[in-house]
Amino acid sequence: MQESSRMEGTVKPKQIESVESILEKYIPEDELKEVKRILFGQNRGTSVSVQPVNQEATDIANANNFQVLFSKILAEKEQLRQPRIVRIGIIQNSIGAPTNAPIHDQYMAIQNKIEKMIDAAGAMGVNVLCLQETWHMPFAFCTRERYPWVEFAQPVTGEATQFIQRMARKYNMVIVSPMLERDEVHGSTIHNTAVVVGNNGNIIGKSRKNHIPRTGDFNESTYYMESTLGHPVFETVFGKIGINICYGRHHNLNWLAYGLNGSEIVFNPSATVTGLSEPMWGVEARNAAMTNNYFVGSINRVGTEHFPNEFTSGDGKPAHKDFGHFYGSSYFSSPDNCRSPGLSRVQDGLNIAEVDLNLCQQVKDKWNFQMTARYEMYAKFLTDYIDPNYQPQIVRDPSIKKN
Ligand SMILES: NC(=O)NCCC(=O)O
Repeated sequence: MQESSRMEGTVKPKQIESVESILEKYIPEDELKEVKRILFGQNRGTSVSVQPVNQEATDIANANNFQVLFSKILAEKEQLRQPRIVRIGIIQNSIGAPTNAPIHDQYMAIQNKIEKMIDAAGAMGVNVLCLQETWHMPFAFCTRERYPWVEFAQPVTGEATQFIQRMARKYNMVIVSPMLERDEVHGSTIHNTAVVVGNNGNIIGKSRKNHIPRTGDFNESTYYMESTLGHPVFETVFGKIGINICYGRHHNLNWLAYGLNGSEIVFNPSATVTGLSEPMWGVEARNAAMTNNYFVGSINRVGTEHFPNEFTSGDGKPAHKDFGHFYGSSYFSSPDNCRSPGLSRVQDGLNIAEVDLNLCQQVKDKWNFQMTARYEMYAKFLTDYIDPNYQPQIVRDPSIKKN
């Protein structure tokens, strides 16, 4: 019988560590190889496996209780181009202090743990790193309360970015910092933003969340509006980067636009919970990586966040004080349709993939999706469709009786 714990009258299943750990525990080795090939794909004929993590990063991780994974996804050698090897890192973290602690204490508790994780990334020679969605705060938007949560918002040049700039300089690392932004120039409005900090500690620019969820406890439209910044792709010394923030991963045209603007790596910093999206988590980003021929780093926060006041989901069910479990499982998808091992569902972690960016073009040349895409046909379709008088193109079987 499954182990479970009884909480407030409901039986909650024990959280499993990861799908991979269950497969590895129960499937015999020879069959496991085939299962992994089919489920996770292969890079140049072999499954993407975990590589050794160096001593320095291991020591930092052990001392601070987080996981580090490292894997490699490489490309074929070309005659005219040198390999473009880049180490990409993604970080998932739980909050560091209770949600009723003073705001700045909560912020510092998270910053302190992130600092150690970036130190480990630095020790592993990570070139490009992305943190989770609004990494510097609990994901309090479920409450629909304004205060104290909006006090976590900071200008792009605020304390969180200054910390990231210091770390970027220290490790010669490009760091993407998804944060709750207060735009002081435009009426002190709040935005769900990702700031891109260059390897010299310079702010290259910012991107904002294009699609705001209106589902379950994700009531973020109370706090901020959809981005009007388009689909910027940031050209850095370590490749071209786009950021598709969380719920944007359910929108194929969003992924497409980051691809058409030339992304080689798209990060999907997220906050999502078990009951809502877990079966989709391993599918959507991989599909985007395959069809748009870029690498995707999918990042989800981890743990359960409890809030002081009860809130409802507007579905007739009892009010509650937490969202449910943020299941972590951050991983990389590759343009050649394989994926990396994922981080734990229950622990903070740093996932690193060493990739050859040449793979993006090599897969484009193999599959020719860009050549066969028929963009003009779909541009016309969408133009027609958004006309209020649009008639859907349905050919009805005349033998179907009315009613
Ligand atoms: N943060 C956010 O957009 N969450 C929405 C939930 C989901 O898309 O799985």
